[in-house]
Amino acid sequence: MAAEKIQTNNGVLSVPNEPIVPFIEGDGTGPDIWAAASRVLDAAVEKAYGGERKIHWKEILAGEKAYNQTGEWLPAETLDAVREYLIAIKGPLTTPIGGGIRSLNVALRQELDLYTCLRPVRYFTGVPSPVKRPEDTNMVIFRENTEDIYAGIEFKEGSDEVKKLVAFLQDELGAKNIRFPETSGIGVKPVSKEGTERLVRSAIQYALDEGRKSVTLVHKGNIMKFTEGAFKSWGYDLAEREFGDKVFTWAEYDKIVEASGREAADKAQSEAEAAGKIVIKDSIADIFLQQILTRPKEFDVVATMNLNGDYVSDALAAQVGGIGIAPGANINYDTGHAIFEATHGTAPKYAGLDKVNPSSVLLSGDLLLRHLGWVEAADLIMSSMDKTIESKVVTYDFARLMDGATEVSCSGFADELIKNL
Ligand SMILES: NC(=O)C1=CN([C@@H]2O[C@H](COP(=O)(O)OP(=O)(O)OC[C@H]3O[C@@H](n4cnc5c(N)ncnc54)[C@H](OP(=O)(O)O)[C@@H]3O)[C@@H](O)[C@H]2O)C=CC1
Ligand SMILES: O=C(O)CCC(=O)C(=O)O
Ligand SMILES: [Mg+2]
Repeated sequence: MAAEKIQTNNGVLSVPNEPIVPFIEGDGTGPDIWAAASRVLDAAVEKAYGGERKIHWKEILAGEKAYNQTGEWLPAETLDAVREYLIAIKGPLTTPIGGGIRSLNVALRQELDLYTCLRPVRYFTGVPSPVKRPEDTNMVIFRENTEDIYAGIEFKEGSDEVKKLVAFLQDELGAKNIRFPETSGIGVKPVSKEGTERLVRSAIQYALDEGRKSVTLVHKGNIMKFTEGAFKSWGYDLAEREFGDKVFTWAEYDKIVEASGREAADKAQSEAEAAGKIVIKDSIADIFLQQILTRPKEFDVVATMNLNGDYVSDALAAQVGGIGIAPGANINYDTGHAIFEATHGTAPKYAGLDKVNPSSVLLSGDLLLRHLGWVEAADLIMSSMDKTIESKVVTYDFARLMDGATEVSCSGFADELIKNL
């Protein structure tokens, strides 16, 4: 059978038995983790389908490898390939701090309009964790992926752009009470109704499809009223308008409190929950970061803006054993385009040492397989992860926190996973 493209028909993926899936190897530890993870993915597909199905990996370039080979960090052919083949997977790409190129990871999300960054956070039994009951953390982050201060609209201290912006803010927009020393750099934070609605819609739809109990809108809307505050209001409005009979929102709860008191509102929420409705609630970002540690069971699907989502992703990953085991996917649910990638970065100090944990990129591959509907292969990976971790054969990140563990290399961990498939 020949390798074929994945296509989409009226929003439904059409996946051949031998799909072509582009991959970006990534910088730093990228080559190590991709080599290990792709071997496990191939072995799981082979075992699940006995040779009937097979992924044809097609390398596309980005980052240092692209620059060395083509003189460009993100060649147009790479973007075209993802447009053409729909689904891709990538390793991490380096972004220099304080200067140099802007993030290629962010550029990929923006260029392909991959507006949802989906990051599931779940615990594998036996993984060392800094919290007492890591199994209580089971959340899925929906991070808006194209807007916010993270989009990169920034102007450097001392530049003409900053001088013009400050003059505009002071003279035309009345921003008189704020310090603007000459040394100010300025960033701009766009958050739109459309951007919020498509992200929140995807989070609620996911919660419905996956039988989740709640969606929490995480924001700092008390301080940033027209960006983060608007995110909250637009999110509630969308939930009530598009999912009215399937959800119960805290905005509705507040209205019932006003009309009939708290007892009536509590009763309405209990009845909605008993009827299987999804509760749409919100939390201010600072207290949210405390409560995911102290009351993790109260949170399920989490929808938030780009920067909050970035911070929350790494914080939640720590609760279930760290960034070595944190997968993700960047998805446009309207066009069907998706790039799967780990939450972590290039971990440069470990580059080329065959040392780090390949699980984040492997579990991103697990998400990819589920996205294709290849659930049997994905389930094999999950059971092998459980078995391997239970046997305490792990990479350095877990071994340093586990009593009686056998530390193996990145590739050694892949060997062990393949053995346990
Ligand atoms: N999507 C992407 O491509 C991303 C790219 N980046 C980029 O990566 C670069 C480095 O960023 P940095 O802030 O250091 O964050 P990293 O996530 O790369 O690494 C931070 C630390 O996390 C741990 N870690 C990372 N990956 C693994 C793994 N696979 N297994 C086990 N532990 C792991 C290591 O901890 P320890 O030291 O404790 O062993 C490592 O030192 C930057 O250029 C950044 O911009 C960052 C995030 C995402
Ligand atoms: O693009 C980068 O370098 C960092 C991205 C990041 O931290 C993330 O998406 O979680
Ligand atoms: Mg991050």
